[in-house]
Amino acid sequence: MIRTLLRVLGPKYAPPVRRTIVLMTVAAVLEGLSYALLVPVLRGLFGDDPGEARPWLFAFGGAIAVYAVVRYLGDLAGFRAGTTLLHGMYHRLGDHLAKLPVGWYTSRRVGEVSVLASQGVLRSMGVIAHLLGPFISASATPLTIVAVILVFNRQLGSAALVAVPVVLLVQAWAGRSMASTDTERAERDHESSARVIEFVKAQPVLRAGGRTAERFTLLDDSLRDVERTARRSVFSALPGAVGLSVTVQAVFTGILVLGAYLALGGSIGAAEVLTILVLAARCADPLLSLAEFGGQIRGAKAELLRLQAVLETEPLPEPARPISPARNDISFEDVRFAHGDRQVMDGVSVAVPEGRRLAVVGPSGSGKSTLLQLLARFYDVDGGAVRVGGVDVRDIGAEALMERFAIVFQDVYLFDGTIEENIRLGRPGASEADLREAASAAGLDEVIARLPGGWDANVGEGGALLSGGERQRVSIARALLKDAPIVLLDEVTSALDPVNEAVVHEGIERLMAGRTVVMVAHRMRTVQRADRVVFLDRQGIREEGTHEELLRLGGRYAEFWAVSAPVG
Ligand SMILES: Nc1ncnc2c1ncn2[C@@H]1O[C@H](COP(=O)(O)OP(=O)(O)OP(=O)(O)O)[C@@H](O)[C@H]1O
Repeated sequence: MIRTLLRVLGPKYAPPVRRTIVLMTVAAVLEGLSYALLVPVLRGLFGDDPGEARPWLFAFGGAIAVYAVVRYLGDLAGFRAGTTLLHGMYHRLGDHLAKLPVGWYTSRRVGEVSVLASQGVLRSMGVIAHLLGPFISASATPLTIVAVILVFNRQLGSAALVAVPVVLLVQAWAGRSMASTDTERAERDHESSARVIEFVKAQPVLRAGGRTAERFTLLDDSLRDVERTARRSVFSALPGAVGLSVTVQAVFTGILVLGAYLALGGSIGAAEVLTILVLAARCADPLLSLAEFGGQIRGAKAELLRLQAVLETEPLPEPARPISPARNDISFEDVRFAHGDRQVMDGVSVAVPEGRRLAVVGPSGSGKSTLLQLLARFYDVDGGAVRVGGVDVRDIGAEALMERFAIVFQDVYLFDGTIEENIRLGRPGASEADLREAASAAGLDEVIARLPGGWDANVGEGGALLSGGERQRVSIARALLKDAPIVLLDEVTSALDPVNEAVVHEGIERLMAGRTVVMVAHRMRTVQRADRVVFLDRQGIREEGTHEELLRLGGRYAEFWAVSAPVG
């Protein structure tokens, strides 16, 4: 577990973990040794002169005090190492998630990653802070006690020593029987947590579907699975837990019988027998709890492996020597791309000269959004190439590529902050004047004037406190402020009312001015602003030309507008 942890986080986290392990092991051994002092204490107390026990009592007290200090230092080191690892893991996860291709983030993954980033990270890192100490103590203290018994009485010590591998074997068997259902149980737990998030997020959809009283079947099924696996895991763990408990009790009884036999034979005093029994009893509890710790550690390890799987997901490869394109024209050359089994593009070729506008039109599912996503490298193509200024987007480098694009999507996500903070995301270092100008050009002045708090008004999570049109204006202001040479638009006005649409159109017009533009269009009015139009269907590009040319052609495009009219 620790090795996996350090492999995931890197060797620089090894020293605090090593220090914790050393301190905790020393504390556990000291605890065992301090118990050894009970032998002379009890021997003195039961002997002819109980006063002889006094110095040993002081020694016992001193040893316990030293143990307490080392244990405190060990726990503190564990807590500190746990916190450091926690930060390390959050940073590592955050950095990695920021590098993963945007296309990786399906809604299911978002649920899984949320659960992993909250419960998973805490659980796997909690091992160092909360489990390592008790685990080491439960292993090292009994071993030290066995050594102490061996020193005082070879026969009893040998009996205890023989018991060690037996207990270990039974413990391993108990652990295995619990582990058999651990993985399945953890997976079901994860799935149900992700379903709960989905259930909460899907409330509007469920209500709109009239499912207020009825429960969410997917969540119900998943919770039923959790219950089923929990029951199975209890049953599979039972023989192991009972077996371990019986073995530990049997060992204890064996030592008791042997002690009594030796005492009756006169080869050992009553004080020694009593002490050894106290010591043996002291071993029983930690040994029994070992199985429980094992389960918790296995659970944490499973979380860690899940984290490792995310961290090992390859980001899109970055070029060794990034090339910066000198121009901003765009070309798709014989592009092939599949979403899983679904071939979305097969041999798509289209070019947009610098400063020109291309509109992409087509039925739903024809791959219009995918075209934009391939351009912004949310995914890599399976064949062919997408180029900006003649350079393959794979050779430009993710950050430099994104700097070239201003993207406005239909669904706008705003962060829970002020309007100003949300616009500033476009260019964090922008001057106040540029910020105001972008906001005005996007038609935000009247929105800001209307909102209580103006510029400082909070937009709520996801921009929930703004209307769809207002959110759209913020995203246009963001794009204007970014001032990137290429603009990608995924039909931004189709869900807006006429007043909002007019304002947003005006903002979009300013955004497009003088830039290379690729826009997915659902409305005639949007298409009419393009220099060139491609009509896409599931077979690829069907028609290409200007709006008028394609209408005159009387083909699929003309047919499309005939059924879509009078929109636009
Ligand atoms: N993340 C994904 N995983 C699997 N398949 C996907 C994914 N995204 C899109 N697809 C599939 O790829 C195809 C093209 O999707 P795309 O969103 O590009 O179409 P579109 O033309 O933009 O559609 P619309 O006009 O409805 O937005 C569709 O069949 C869709 O089901």
